Amino acid sequence: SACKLMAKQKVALECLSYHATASIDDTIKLTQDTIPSAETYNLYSFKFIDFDLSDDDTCKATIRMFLQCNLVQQFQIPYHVLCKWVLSVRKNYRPVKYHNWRHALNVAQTMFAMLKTGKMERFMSDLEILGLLVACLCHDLDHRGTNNAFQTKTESPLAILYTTSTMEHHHFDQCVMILNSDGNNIFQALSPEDYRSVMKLVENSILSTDLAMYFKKKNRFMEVVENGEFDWQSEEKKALLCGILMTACDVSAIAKPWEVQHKMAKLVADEFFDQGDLEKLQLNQQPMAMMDREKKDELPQMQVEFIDVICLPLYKVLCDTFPWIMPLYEGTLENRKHWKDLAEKV
Ligand SMILES: CCCOc1ccc(S(=O)(=O)N2CCN(C)CC2)cc1-c1nc(CC)cc(=O)[nH]1
Ligand SMILES: [Zn+2]
Repeated sequence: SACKLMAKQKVALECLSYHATASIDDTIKLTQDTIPSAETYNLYSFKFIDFDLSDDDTCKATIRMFLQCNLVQQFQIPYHVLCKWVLSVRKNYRPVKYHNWRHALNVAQTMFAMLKTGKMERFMSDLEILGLLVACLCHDLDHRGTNNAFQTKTESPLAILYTTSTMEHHHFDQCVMILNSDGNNIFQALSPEDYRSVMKLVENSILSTDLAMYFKKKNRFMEVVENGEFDWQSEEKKALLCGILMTACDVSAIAKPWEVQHKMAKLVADEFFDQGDLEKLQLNQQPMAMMDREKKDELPQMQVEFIDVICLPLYKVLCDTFPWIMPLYEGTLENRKHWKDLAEKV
């Protein structure tokens, strides 16, 4: 019967999420580990680098960010639940070249630095800070190294489920699946009202990392700034600000010290080229230039365009209102020079 089928599906889903979440052993180990200071991990800096962190360190750095924001105390998050949740989030990132767990950590650390060093926390409630860190850590969950267009072209199950912002809807789905898995609900002590509003903020923030939505959001943000409507506390404006901050963090590799940006851009390119190979082999289609490894010489010029079209306007409009995040604008400008030099050399 239908309800028997539903029950079977529910059991299957629970079994799946059991395997998808962290093991008891890993959780116990992390719960017993000492968590180094924020300074040890350089978490307050816009020049944070994850390369020399072990996988264990990446989890401890994440926990340190929650502790520094006093979120464990404020929202009565049982410590072992936080540990299990962090491990489950890490477990649900695939080992793709760029959109992996370390990208999520870097995005969350930039958000942490923007809130603390960038003084953005003064515009945010504690619940919004919790939601933003969770959204950053979960924003690319289960990424397959291919973009929305590829899901549509290959008629992947995800594209059938979601026709717009396909991957972003899936990332949010994965975030909810982890929270609903046994022992992973870091929001368990929240009031129903707080739970509803933090989940709404996490959903809006994850969905706003779809770069296709970026231009609309940026223009609306500029309008708000130009009209001097600075009451960032209204629901619509707060969602707009969080969305802009998410994109600013998502592309923040562009502002890192040159050696770091150059190495991360290579990871982005390698992931794009892998998709280009799939499009040639699986779809017998000519990929777009940025995904065609035959056109890798055009990469520096593409980075200059990425900086001019997306990154600089975004950081400029943010710095005009929030001057303390100027390091992101300056870092991007510095890297533009390096990419321009490489583009002229070819
Ligand atoms: C490094 C390999 C080339 O990388 C790029 C090439 C072109 C453009 S683009 O702005 O022209 N544009 C973006 C919107 N697409 C729909 C059309 C193409 C962006 C990047 C890029 N993206 C990211 C974000 C994942 C990080 C990064 O470092 N570089
Ligand atoms: Zn991302």
